Amino acid sequence: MKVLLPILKKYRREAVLAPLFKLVEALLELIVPLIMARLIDRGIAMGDRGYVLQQSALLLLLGAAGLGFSITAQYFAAKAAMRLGGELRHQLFTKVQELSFSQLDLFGADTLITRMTSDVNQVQSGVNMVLRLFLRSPFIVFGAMIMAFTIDVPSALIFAVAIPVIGAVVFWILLTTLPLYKKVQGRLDEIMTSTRENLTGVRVIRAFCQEENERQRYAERNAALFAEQIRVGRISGLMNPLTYVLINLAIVALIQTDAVRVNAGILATGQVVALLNYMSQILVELIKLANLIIQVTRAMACSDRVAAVLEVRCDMQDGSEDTAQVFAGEVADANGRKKAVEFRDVSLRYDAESGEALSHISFTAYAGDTIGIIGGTGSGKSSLVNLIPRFYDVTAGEVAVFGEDVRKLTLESLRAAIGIVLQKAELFQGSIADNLRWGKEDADSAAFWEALTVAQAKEYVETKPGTLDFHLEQNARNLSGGQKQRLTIARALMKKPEILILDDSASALDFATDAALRTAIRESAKDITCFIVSQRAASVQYADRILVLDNGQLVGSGTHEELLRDNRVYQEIYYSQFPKEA
Ligand SMILES: Nc1ncnc2c1ncn2[C@@H]1O[C@H](COP(=O)(O)OP(=O)(O)OP(=O)(O)O)[C@@H](O)[C@H]1O
Repeated sequence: MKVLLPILKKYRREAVLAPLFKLVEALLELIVPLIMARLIDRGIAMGDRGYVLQQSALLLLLGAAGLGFSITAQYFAAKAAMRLGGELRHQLFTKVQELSFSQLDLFGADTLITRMTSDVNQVQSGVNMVLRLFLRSPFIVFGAMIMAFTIDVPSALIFAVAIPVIGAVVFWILLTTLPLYKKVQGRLDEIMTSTRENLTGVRVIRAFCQEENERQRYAERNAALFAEQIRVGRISGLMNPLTYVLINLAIVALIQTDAVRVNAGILATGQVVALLNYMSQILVELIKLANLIIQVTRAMACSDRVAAVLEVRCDMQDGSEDTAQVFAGEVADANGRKKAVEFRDVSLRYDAESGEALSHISFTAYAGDTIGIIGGTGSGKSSLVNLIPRFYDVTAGEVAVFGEDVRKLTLESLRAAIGIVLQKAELFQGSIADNLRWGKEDADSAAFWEALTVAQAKEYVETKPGTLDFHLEQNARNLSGGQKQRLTIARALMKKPEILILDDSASALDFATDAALRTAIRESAKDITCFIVSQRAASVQYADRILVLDNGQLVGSGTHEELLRDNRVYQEIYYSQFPKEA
C-alpha cells in the first residue's frame, strides 16, 4: 500500500469517482426490491393496472440509470488502475537502472521481469476491482440488511446471523491463501528463469542433445507451480460453494419464518419477495466481495514484491567530484607521468558467504600505459577491471582514478571517462549508427567511420546493406561473434575515453585482427590508458605491464620478458599456448 497510495493520489479524481458512481448504482439497486414489493402488494394484489405499469416503468428507469452509473464507474476505475500500472512499471524500470550491480545480482533478472510484468498486472487488476467494489459490496450487504429490518425485524435477524458467519468463512480463506499466493509467484519466477535460460541457450542445448533433460527439468518446475496453484486453488475454490451453502441455508430459514408470518397476516407476499430479493443481493455481493478479497490478496502479495524492489536504497552512494576536473588538476610525478588508475591494497568479496574474488591487489597504471591482465578462468580478471568504472565497490582498500578514490567521483563523469567492452558483446535492436551513438549522441558519420576503422570493423560494415544504417536484430543475431565484438569496441571508442578496458573482448577475433586492433588503438590515441584482459598470452605480451592473476591474488607484475623469466604462473600460461619447441 505504501507504494500504491502516493500513485493513486495523483489520480484521485478517478479513484474517488469510480467508487462514488458504484455507490449510486448500489443505492438504486437497494430501492428495486421495495418497488417490487409495492408492485405486488398494491398493484397486482389489488388489480391496479395503472399502478403496475407506473412501477414497472420506474423499475426500467432505475435499471437504465444503474447501467449508466456502472459503466461510468468502470471507466474511471479502469483509467486509474491502468495509470497506476503504467507508473509502477516506470518506477520499477527507473529503480532497476539505479541499483548497483551487487543488488541486481541479488534479485536476479528473472524475478525483476516477473515483478515488472505479471506482478504489476495483478496489482493493476486488483486496484481496478477494489475501486469498483470496495464501497459497493459492503454497502449493498449492510444496506440490504437494514432494508430487511425496515420490512420485518424477525426476518432481518436471520440476515444478522448469516452475514457474520459468512464473513468469518471469507476471512479464514483470506488468511490461509495470502502466503500461498506469494509462493505461487515465487514458482512463476523459477519458470521464468528456466524459460529464459532455454530460449537464450537453445543452440547449446541442441548441440549437447540436452533437449530431453531440459524438457524434464521444465516439466518438474511446471509441476511445482501447478501443485502450488492447485493448493491455493483448493482453498480459494471453497469460497463460492461455502458462501452459497450458507446463504441458501439462510434463505431456507427465511422462507420457513416468513411463510408462517404471511399466514398469520403479519407480512404481505410482496414484502417476502423483497426480503428474498435482499437475501439474493447479499449472496451476489458476498460472492463478489469474496472474489474481491481473493484478487486483493493476490494483488497485495504482488504489490509486496514490487515494493520490495522499490524500497531498496541503492547501496552505492554517488560521489560529488567531476572526473574531468580531477584529471585536469592532477600533477605529474618527477618522470612527467600522471597516474591513471591505482589499486591500493584492494580486496573484493561479492557476498558474505563467498570467498574473496580479489585479495590485497596493489598496482599503478600511468596515463598512456597498456596494461595486460592474464590469468586462468575465475582468477579475478573481470572482477578487477569492473572495479575501475565502479560496477562494484571494493570490500577493502581503494581504487583511485586520476589519483582520486572512485567513490568520491560522480558515477556519470567516471563512466564517461571510461570505455569498457565487456566479455559478452551486448548490442541493441536498431541500426549500427544507433548503437554507436551510445558512445556519443551527437556524433557524425566521420566519427563513426573513424571508430569503426580503429576497431577493425570498417571493412565488414561497408559490405552490409545500408552500411551504417544496417539494422541489427535482437541481440545482433544477424552479426557473427567477431563482428559483434568489433562493433562493441567501436562503440566504446566513440566516447574517446581516457581509459579503455577490453575485457576478453577480442576472444572471437583471429590473431592478425587482434594484433591490428591493438596497434590501431595505440596509434589513434597515444594517451589512452588501456586495460586488455585476456587468456591469450599473444594479446597481452606487448603490453607495457602485465598483471598475472591467480585465484584472486596478484602473483606477478612486469613486462612479458620479465614474467617469462621469473613468473611460474605466466610461464605456464605462455608455454601452454606457445610450446617451447615451437
Ligand atoms: N557477480 C558475481 N557474483 C558472485 N560471484 C562472482 C560474480 N562475478 C564473479 N564472481 C566470482 O568471482 C571469481 C572471479 O570471477 P571473474 O569473473 O572475475 O574471473 P575471470 O578471471 O574474469 O574469469 P574468466 O576468464 O572465466 O572470465 C569467480 O570465483 C566467480 O565465481
